[in-house]
Amino acid sequence: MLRIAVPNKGSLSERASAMLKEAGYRQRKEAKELVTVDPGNQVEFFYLRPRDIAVYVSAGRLDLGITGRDLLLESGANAEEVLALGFARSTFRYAVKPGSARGAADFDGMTIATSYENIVAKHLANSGIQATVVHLDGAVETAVELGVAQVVADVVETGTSLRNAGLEVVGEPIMESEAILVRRPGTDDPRARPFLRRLQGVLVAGSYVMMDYDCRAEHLEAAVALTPGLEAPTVSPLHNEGWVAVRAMVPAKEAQQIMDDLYALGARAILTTAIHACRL
Ligand SMILES: Nc1ncnc2c1ncn2[C@@H]1O[C@H](COP(=O)(O)OP(=O)(O)OP(=O)(O)O)[C@@H](O)[C@H]1O
Ligand SMILES: O=P(O)(O)OC[C@H]1O[C@H](OP(=O)(O)OP(=O)(O)O)[C@H](O)[C@@H]1O
Ligand SMILES: [Mg+2]
Repeated sequence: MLRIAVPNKGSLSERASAMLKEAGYRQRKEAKELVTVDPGNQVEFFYLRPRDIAVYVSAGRLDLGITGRDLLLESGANAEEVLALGFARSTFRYAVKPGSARGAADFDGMTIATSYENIVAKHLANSGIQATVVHLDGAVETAVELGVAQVVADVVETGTSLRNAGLEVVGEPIMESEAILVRRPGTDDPRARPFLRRLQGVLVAGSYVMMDYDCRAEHLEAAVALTPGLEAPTVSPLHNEGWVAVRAMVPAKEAQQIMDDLYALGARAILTTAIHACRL
């Protein structure tokens, strides 16, 4: 049976389980369950702390795991990213009281509070900066107000937590993160392939829509240039002489603009429909 680690709490947990459900896997019914077996799909899900997941996977105890790219780097575990999952996107950044530093180059001699001390230590070493790193478990933004540090290094999504703490980001982002699927480097277990294809299917279903329209045959090439599809669009004759029906997948974000452009070309009956699931 394939053994997969899923975050048991925090920002990754709900979205990870929702994605797995969408991919047709059984998920735990209540938050206290530590393990769930999905016998139909021959998969066993282990609910673990997101920070520990790369460690379990690198130790070979579990085949795959969902974690954050930043957590993988922080763990130092020997695991590799197989697939970016597109949720829990964030940047990892330094922040200070406005005016107290312009960037990492000013941090010499300062104290930096963070829950990601390995990422910060590495970044400081690479930048040749001598600063002290203090580990805090969470709510690190408050460390400056309470005098534990002059700088924080933390996950930033909307920036609300920093604003509420009266801090501003300085310097370039240290890294960009999102939820990822990890495995032991170089392993390509055939039992894991259907799982990977299902998750890829969920990602594609969420980011593409199906577009159908009718257009005059003489406009077909221009219309196909707007909707090339993933391989090529399906073109079928219409009962009306000189007209064709076209069907292609298009990126959901661009759908409205493409519909306007097709309309301007003379296409009509332009429809988009959601894709519920797919295998490419
Ligand atoms: N506000 C956020 N937006 C997007 N991703 C986030 C956010 N906060 C944390 N993350 C991501 O979640 C992962 C950290 O998960 P973890 O459960 O350890 O911490 P958490 O979400 O802060 O939860 P908790 O504070 O309950 O420990 C990291 O990959 C991090 O980038
Ligand atoms: O930029 P924002 O949208 O405000 O999101 C970023 C905040 O979210 C997370 O905190 P969380 O709520 O998990 O609390 P924590 O600091 O205790 O981990 C993270 O650690 C930041 O503090
Ligand atoms: Mg947190």
